[in-house]
Amino acid sequence: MGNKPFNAGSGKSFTLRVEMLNEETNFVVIASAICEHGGDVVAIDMIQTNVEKTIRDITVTVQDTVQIDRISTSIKALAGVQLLHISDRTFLMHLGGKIEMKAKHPVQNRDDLSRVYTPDVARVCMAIHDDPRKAFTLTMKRNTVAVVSDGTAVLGLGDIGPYGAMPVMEGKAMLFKQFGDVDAVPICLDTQDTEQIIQIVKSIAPGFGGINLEDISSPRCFEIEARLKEELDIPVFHDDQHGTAVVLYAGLINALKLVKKRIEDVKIVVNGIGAAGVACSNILLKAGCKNLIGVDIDGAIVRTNTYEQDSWNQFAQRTNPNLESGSLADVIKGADVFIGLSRGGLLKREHVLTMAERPIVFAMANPNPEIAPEEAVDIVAVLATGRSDYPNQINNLLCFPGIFRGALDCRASTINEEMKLAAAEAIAATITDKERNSSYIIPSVFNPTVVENVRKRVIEAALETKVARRVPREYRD
Ligand SMILES: NC(=O)c1ccc[n+]([C@@H]2O[C@H](COP(=O)([O-])OP(=O)(O)OC[C@H]3O[C@@H](n4cnc5c(N)ncnc54)[C@H](O)[C@@H]3O)[C@@H](O)[C@H]2O)c1
Ligand SMILES: O=C(O)C[C@H](O)C(=O)O
Ligand SMILES: [Mg+2]
Repeated sequence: MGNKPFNAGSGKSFTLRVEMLNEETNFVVIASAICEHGGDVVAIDMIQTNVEKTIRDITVTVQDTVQIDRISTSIKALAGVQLLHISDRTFLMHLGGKIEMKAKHPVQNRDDLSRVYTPDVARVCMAIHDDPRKAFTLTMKRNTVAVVSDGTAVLGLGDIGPYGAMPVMEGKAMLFKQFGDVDAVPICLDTQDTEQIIQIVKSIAPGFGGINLEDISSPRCFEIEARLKEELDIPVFHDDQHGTAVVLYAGLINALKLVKKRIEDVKIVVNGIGAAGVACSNILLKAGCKNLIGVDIDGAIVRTNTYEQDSWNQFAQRTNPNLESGSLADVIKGADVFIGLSRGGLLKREHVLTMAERPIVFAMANPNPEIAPEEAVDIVAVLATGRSDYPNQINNLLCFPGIFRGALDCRASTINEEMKLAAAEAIAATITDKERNSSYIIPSVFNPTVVENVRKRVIEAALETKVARRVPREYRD
């Protein structure tokens, strides 16, 4: 990436409704006040005008919300100008929620009513009762996934509870639909009890073709997923673990090609051995990494210690062959790859300076990465974050729509390791040798071929491993 300018974040967008007395002031005065405090005017809409006054909506982007406070104070102080209100466009997009349910057929008369509802619906109910597999053809189960969270590990914000988690789960449902044409229902549970969560998900499963667990903190997420996988006959996929692992591995395949290093030879430090950290480490070990060191809140995880969290004891057995101990600052020395799945701001520029030559930094904590790209871009070979407003977005969005699309299309009973590896390879292969560069190691989520490539590879892997319960038409002889 060298010294090339790094594309800064896209900023936050606000719309200011401003009334101006035409005789006393003009638009240039307002535009200057905005620019002076670092705002960019991106749109101007005339709302109302007459000889006396003009009302305009001025849409402004800023990098930091402090700037909008300064802009508003400065506009309020101008003679002949009134700031009528400010709307935050992100909040506007959330008004009343982001998704809704839609009927597939209108119900216009008694005849329609008797078919979609009682009495005729009873025949459909009995057909399913006689053969439960028909739930896949005669109900929304075929195309519907539950996005289930308890709000305990929402992005990198931590335990913000089920109400706070809802905008993320609605967002996931929105993206499932847009990218994979999967109908997804956000379900936020007001309990953190492992057993209760398992029982609730089992109880709602009849209506769903898959369960996407989201933002459930570790170590509870491991047991919840393992038990549900065992006890349900539909795919159960903890997105923060496996979706992240799939996309991370895809990105690393391409980043390592760029720096001409092999996964077998590199030292990888993973910061944050929670849900995502464990799963990402597992996929990298499976892919051949021999020297992977995990770091969590008390420093490097090493098998000479015993941990309260059993997931860390198991992790320690598979990692850190040279028994390196100490803090992140200690073990990052000489590392070729840093993977952050912890919290914002934990990686410092001084740490990166001690890494091996041509280091790769994947700072994937959301919404704030372990290191701000601006702080490290000039000293790394490849830098990626989980965010959509920087290049190289390593985000599970590249995986979950396609992997579930494939799983639903072949009615898979589970999403197994082979299907995950196939998904990772499909994502990595979307970028050709010619296209690959330090700002392009992973395709955009808007790349129209990604979901289809992932879907196909996932179906093929499901058919090969015999977990598909339906052969999609395109695969029938
Ligand atoms: N980019 C992506 O696609 C993606 C996907 C999943 C998770 N994430 C991000 O990864 C982070 C972790 O998510 P998760 O679901 O695994 O949560 P989690 O709660 O299961 O794990 C977080 C881990 O970070 C550890 N941690 C906290 N402070 C630390 C510190 N100072 N040093 C080292 N470790 C520390 C915690 O102890 C915990 O083990 C979040 O920021 C989340 O947004 C990103
Ligand atoms: O939600 C995201 O953007 C990615 C991921 O699932 C996370 O928890 O951070
Ligand atoms: Mg998540």
